[in-house]
Amino acid sequence: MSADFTGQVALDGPSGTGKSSVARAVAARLGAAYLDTGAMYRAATVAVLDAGVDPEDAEAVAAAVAAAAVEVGTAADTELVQVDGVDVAVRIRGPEVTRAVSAVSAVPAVRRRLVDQQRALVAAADAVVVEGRDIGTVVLPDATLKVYLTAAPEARAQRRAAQLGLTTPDEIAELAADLRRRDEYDSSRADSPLRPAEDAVVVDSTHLDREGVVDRVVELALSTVGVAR
Ligand SMILES: Nc1ncnc2c1ncn2[C@@H]1O[C@H](COP(=O)(O)OP(=O)(O)O)[C@@H](O)[C@H]1O
Ligand SMILES: Nc1ccn([C@H]2C[C@H](O)[C@@H](COP(=O)(O)OP(=O)(O)O)O2)c(=O)n1
Repeated sequence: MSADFTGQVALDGPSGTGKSSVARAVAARLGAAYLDTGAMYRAATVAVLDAGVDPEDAEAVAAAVAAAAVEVGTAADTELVQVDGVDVAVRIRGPEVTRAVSAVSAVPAVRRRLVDQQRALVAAADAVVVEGRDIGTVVLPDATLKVYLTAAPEARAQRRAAQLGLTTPDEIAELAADLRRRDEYDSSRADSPLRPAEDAVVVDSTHLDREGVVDRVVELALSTVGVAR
């Protein structure tokens, strides 16, 4: 049975490749915990915006995040995201947070704080699926399985547009431009840039449906059962 998996699945990749939906479903299939590290950077961004701080002012950003309690849940079937005890699960997906999150997540002090928290949450679970940008490269370099999810930029923009209910060509073009801007920002930052770990399995989801990707990652995870690392 799939509940035999123990260890960590690191799932990284750019926006709109299907990380969140795939990671949640894989965690459910494996009976594992689930950690959305992007939700933590988004919650930290809420703290920055609420403190009235410019997201490009690294020092002020670090201070605002240090002063806030960011909390996320690790259950695959519920979403708990709080800042100072307030539920921000809906707000973190809004455009204001999406615009500012790359700048906030580029600040090294913010990353150190959240990475410490991520490692503590992972250590508390026998089996866990963790999704983000630097899980295989920085957060969990010894993860049991590392998967790097990719997809063609057009497919990613279409998926995100459908998810947000955007339909006009202008809206879709704006969204595609935002994805490109965030890819560029996340891949070129000095601290923990987005890139595949050397030992990651690259899965291209352009021509796979969500279930196809989930099947592939579950199969890879189960192939590690009983294999010493
Ligand atoms: N393989 C796939 N094919 C088509 N749509 C997908 C696929 N994987 C995920 N999606 C859909 O694309 C959207 C973005 O997926 P999401 O998991 O939020 O991506 P990410 O976390 O990488 O940004 C969601 O609406 C999701 O249901
Ligand atoms: N481990 C991580 C996870 C996310 N980030 C940053 C980079 C991303 O632009 C933002 C938001 O991540 P999130 O996974 O929520 O973004 P998408 O849902 O893919 O659009 O956070 C990061 O720097 N490191």
